[in-house]
Amino acid sequence: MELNTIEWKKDTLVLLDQTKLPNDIVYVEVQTVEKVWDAIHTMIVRGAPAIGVTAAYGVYVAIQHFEGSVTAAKEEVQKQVQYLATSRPTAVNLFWALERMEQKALQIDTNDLEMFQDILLQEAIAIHTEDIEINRSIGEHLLTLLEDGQGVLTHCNAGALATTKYGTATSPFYLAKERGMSFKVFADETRPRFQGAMLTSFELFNAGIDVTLITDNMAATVMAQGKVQGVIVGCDRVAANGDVANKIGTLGVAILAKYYNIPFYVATPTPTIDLHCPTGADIPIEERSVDEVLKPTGQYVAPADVKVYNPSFDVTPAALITAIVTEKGIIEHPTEEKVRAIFN
Ligand SMILES: CSC[C@H]1O[C@H](OP(=O)(O)O)[C@H](O)[C@@H]1O
Repeated sequence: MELNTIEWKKDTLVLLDQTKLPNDIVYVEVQTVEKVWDAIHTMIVRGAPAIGVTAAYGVYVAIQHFEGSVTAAKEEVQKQVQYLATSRPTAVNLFWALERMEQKALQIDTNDLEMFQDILLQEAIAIHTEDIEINRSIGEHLLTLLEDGQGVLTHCNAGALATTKYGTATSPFYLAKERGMSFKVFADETRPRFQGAMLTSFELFNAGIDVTLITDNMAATVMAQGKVQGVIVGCDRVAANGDVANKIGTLGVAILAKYYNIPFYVATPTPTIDLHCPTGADIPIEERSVDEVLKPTGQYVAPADVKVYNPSFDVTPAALITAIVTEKGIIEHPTEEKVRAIFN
C-alpha cells in the first residue's frame, strides 16, 4: 500500500491525514493558506521535513488565485510567510522553507502574474523533490554505520510519514529492504501523541520491515538485554554547536544509549541545521495542549483538572550524540566547528 504524505495533484495540495492513522487512510485537499496553517498546527501533516514541504506549497496556495500586480503579489507572499511561520515553533524546516520561498518571490523579475505564480510553484515542487534525494542520501550514510541484522531502536516518527519518501531515521531500513538486508527495528510508542505506535510501527509493518513496538519505558530493557546495537532518531532543529531538538523522550533514550555504550545517531537533513541558533538552549520548544496527555485517545487517563506539563520536544546535548548523519556526510562527535564545516 503506497502512501503519499504530500502530493501536488491537479493543481491542489493533498495531504495524508496522519491524525487518522493507523486506522483510516484519509487524504485531505488543502486549498487555502488558512487550511495549510491548520494542517501543520493540528498535525494532519507533521515531521520537520514534511512541515517544510507543506509550508512551501502553502506559500504558493496563498497566491494561487491572487489578482493584482506582481508587486502586490510579492507583498501578499511576505504577509502569508509571516502567517505560516506561526503554525509551529520548533522544526526549523518550516522557517527554512518559508525563507526560501520568500527570497525566490522577491527575486522574480517579471510583471506577468501567471509567470510569477508558476515560478513559485516550481520552487515548492523543487523543495518537495529535493527532500526525497536528501533522505535517500542520509540512508546511504547511515548504512555505512550499521551491520546487516542489527537491532536498531528509533523514537517517534522520522519516517516516510515525516517526509516525502524513505524518512530520515528510517531511510536505512527501506534501503536495506531494497537490497535484501534487514534490521530488527524497535519502535517505541512515543507518548503523548504515539507517533512511534501509530506511525512508525504502521509504516514499517506496512512496508514488510521487521519492527517491534515497545512502550516508552522499555528502552532500557531492550538495551540491557543486548537487543539493540544502535539508536537512530530524527530531529527538528540542530543548533550550531550540535545540540539537537527532537521529540520529547529523545534525551532519555540518548542517556540510556550512553550508559549502555550504544551508538546514538541523529538523521539530519541539512535544512534542519540552524546555524543562527547557537546552542540547544536557544531552540524554541513547543508546548502543546494538555489534552494530548490527559486524553490521548479521547478518554481521560487522569483527572481532568490535574496540572499537566507537555513540552513536545527536548534537547539532546551534542556530547551524547555519536554522529549527526546528513545527506552531505557524517559529523562524528559533533562540535560547532564540525557542524559548520558540513556546509563548506
Ligand atoms: C524527520 S521528522 C523529525 C521529527 O518530527 C517529529 O515531531 P512531530 O511529530 O511533533 O512533528 C519528531 O520529533 C521527529 O523526530
